Amino acid sequence: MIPASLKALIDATEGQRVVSWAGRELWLANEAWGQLAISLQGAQVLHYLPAPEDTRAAGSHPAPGTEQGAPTADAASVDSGAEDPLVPGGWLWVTPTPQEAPGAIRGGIPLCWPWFANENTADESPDRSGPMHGPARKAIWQLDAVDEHEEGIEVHLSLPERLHSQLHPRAVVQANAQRLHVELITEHVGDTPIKMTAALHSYLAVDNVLACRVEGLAGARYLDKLKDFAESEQQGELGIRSGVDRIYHSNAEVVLDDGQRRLRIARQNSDSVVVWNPGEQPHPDTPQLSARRFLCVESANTRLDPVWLVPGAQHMLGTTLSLAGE
Ligand SMILES: O=P(O)(O)OC[C@H]1O[C@H](O)[C@H](O)[C@@H](O)[C@@H]1O
Repeated sequence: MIPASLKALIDATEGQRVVSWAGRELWLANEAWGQLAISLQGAQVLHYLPAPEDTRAAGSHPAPGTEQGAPTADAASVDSGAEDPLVPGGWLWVTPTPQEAPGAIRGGIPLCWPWFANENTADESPDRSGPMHGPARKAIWQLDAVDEHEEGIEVHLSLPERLHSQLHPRAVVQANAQRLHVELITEHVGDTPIKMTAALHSYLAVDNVLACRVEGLAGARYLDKLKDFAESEQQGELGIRSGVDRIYHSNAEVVLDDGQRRLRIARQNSDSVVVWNPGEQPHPDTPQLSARRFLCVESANTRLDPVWLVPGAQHMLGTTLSLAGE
């Protein structure tokens, strides 16, 4: 589910190009393997849609407005209140009403760095009052390289600006007709050990969040942020029936089933899975109905599994999305 204006830009792309959308520069690809959109603000993947097999074989680009393998929801019914309605398309969700730049874009896969939420042990400000989820999601990243392979693409991004005196991030995005893989790599270039947290805050598009099931977390311990971080154990599989904000202590692969699609979410070097949807309290940049169309399932390092980085070391936090059963 992405805004119609963004979908139109991607569908009208042949090959790769840079465009302007919602006051940000986006790098777009529309190729035989599928579609990918990355905002240079935040190095944030906003869209991924693998091409269906018939168009893949022909090496063709989808015609503008053509739907590829997305849920069958009726576009007109999705968010009739918004001027820029959400339309089905792709595995990720993006708000139809993003904040003005340089506000963070709600949607896609924001990079929370070098801390998750307000777990800001790596914040260098005297009172550790840095922004929620760290400064990287608002910063302008640069595109360092786009490597094309026969079966897909690999995009490398880095931060020209120093956001931390000792830690330096870069991002790698790989996409092909089967999967989307994102890596957030942190290099320690200083001389004192630092404790950091981070997240790949994936907003996954779903048909109706209140009918979703997340498989793979049965028996896992979790902190419930809606109950002042009370600790519990997940009984059976997780069904979403209202707003949710939990940090699960688990390294298991999970499957998000929304009744239309079963998405496998694998994580690398992450022992925290954050599951979040605002329920009846959506944010000002998210119309109520639109908020029903995503569930965040985040590959994270949180207070449950913070990363201690020593000088010279590097840490890679990753996530891989693919269809379960393929
Ligand atoms: O509104 P944001 O700063 O993007 O944060 C959105 C959400 O991110 C995470 O999932 C946290 O667990 C939530 O507590 C938070 O509300």
